[in-house]
Amino acid sequence: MRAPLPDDHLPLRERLRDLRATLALVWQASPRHSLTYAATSLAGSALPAANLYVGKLLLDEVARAAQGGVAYTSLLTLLGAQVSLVVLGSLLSTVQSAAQQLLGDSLQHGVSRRILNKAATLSVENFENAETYDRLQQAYREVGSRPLGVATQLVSLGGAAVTLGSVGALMATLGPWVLPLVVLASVPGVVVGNRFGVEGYRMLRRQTHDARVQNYLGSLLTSDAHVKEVRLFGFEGELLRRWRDYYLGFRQHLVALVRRRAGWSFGAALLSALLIGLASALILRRAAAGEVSVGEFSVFVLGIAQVQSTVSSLLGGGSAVYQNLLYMRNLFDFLELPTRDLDAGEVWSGPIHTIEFREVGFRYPLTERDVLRGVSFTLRRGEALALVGENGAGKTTVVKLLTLLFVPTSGQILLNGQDAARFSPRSVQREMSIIFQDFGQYQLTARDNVALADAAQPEGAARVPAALERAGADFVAGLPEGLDTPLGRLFQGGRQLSGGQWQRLALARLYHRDASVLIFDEPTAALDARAEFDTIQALREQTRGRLTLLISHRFSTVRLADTIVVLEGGKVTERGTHAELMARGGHYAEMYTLQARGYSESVGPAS
Ligand SMILES: Nc1ncnc2c1ncn2[C@@H]1O[C@H](COP(=O)(O)OP(=O)(O)OP(=O)(O)O)[C@@H](O)[C@H]1O
Repeated sequence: MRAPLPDDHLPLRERLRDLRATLALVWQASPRHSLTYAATSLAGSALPAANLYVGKLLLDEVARAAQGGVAYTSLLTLLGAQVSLVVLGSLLSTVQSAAQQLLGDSLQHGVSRRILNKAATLSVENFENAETYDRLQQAYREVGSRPLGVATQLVSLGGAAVTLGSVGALMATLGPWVLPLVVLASVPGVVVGNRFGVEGYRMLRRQTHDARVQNYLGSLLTSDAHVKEVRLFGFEGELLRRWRDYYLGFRQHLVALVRRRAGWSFGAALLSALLIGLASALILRRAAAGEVSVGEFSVFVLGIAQVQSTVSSLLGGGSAVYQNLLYMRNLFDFLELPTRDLDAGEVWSGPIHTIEFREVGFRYPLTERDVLRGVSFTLRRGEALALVGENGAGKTTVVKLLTLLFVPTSGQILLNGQDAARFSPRSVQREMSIIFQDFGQYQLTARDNVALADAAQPEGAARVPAALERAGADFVAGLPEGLDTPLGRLFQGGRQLSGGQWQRLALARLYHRDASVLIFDEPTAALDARAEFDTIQALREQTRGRLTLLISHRFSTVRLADTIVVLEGGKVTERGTHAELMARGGHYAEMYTLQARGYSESVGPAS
């Protein structure tokens, strides 16, 4: 998807700070290549003036030779100087482009590593925030070009200043008005170019939102995830129509912009031609008076193109640095995001025997509503506690808090009677294993999909078959390369699994970690009846000596729990065993009866 463009209204001081930070990034990526690149670029920038000067000397000597009295060797010496300059130019540009390539590579690696390091330390909360997520995506996408762009354009600016200074000094010898006129002639084109560059950029900015919607519509037509529904409901035409409507809107703006730019560019070219014409007329008048040599005239003619391109890169380079800095701000915004140190706090060691939620409340960042209020319950070793409630009641949020991925907004979570906030989340999480509702389908081998749960102990990979057996994932043995079969469609040779098979692998991942707390968030959602039965049996086995939290919409699973806690609108409304809750005749009993009726009633086909 096309990324949102950055805001272009930041104070100059902050831009300069970003510029320093960008150059620091470039320098740290490779001091040697940064230096080589800058030195060869600057040295190369003095060559045009040197070329012009030697060319002028050569032409003047040839003109004098026409009148006799000039030795051939003196012409050859000048030719030698000119050839040497050409060779030096090629050498400098070869070294420069090699240094740029290697610097770009080191920079891309260095910045990508920073981004990934940062992403690895961001809390889950950050990923649930669309703005942070956008920033991460954009920072990662722009990493290859922007920092190097700033550095190379800055060096080019220095180089352009050197070229303009040296070529200008040569042209100044032709008269005081020549250089100002030629410089002035370069300005209109560059000003018009820049103005429309900025307008084009603003136009893209205004269209960002619509362009993302358009891309999204396109992705619905091209992604494998949606093709089945799109074909069945047959809404390809509608999607295409909406996609094209966005295009036509963009096109209208583009046409208006291109027309205006064409008009202004032509005007600028006309003005520039007039000014050059004036400078030429003035110099020709001196030539007519015999005051200008052939060599000097060549400096004027060749110098015009040189000065024009240099002025244009000076002015254009400045705005390119500026624009790249706008993108760099996105990267810095991302790198400056506050992180939660998962290792901060006392290290938890040993098994967890009890987890107590005491009056826990929670509100998602940047939202206005508490999704949990005064939630209290206790989970004990050897016990399975089931959380039930309708969609959006807050069950998954309880899991995020219990696993210390999020911090409660109010209340306390106690582990073995001690405040969980004292302990480093990572050390506590080592005692927990989980299958999430939206569990990962890792496009790696079957073995990796399970062993990742205990990646800190590579020798533990030998336990993978046992975990697979416990999860009933015997289909793995039938895969072409068994445990080493790559899974998923993303890479060549990958085997795609069914939803239920992926879920069994996720269950195996849960079993693979030797944890004292097991959390099952909808563990049977994608499983067939047989698999669900096996899983519930295994779950009962597993829960012995452990703490088990179970979330499920299937009451056949829920009823097996020792305690059932009913959540409604973020509050606990009922708790007890299945029998107690049924006897109470409250919300649980109502939900249970509703589901049981669905199974027992014989509902015949509609006639
Ligand atoms: N990242 C988030 N930012 C803001 N609100 C959120 C976020 N995630 C969930 N919510 C809101 O919090 C409430 C509880 O969501 P939660 O996912 O905990 O419900 P749930 O009981 O697990 O639902 P389900 O049965 O559908 O999985 C919902 O109203 C949801 O809209």
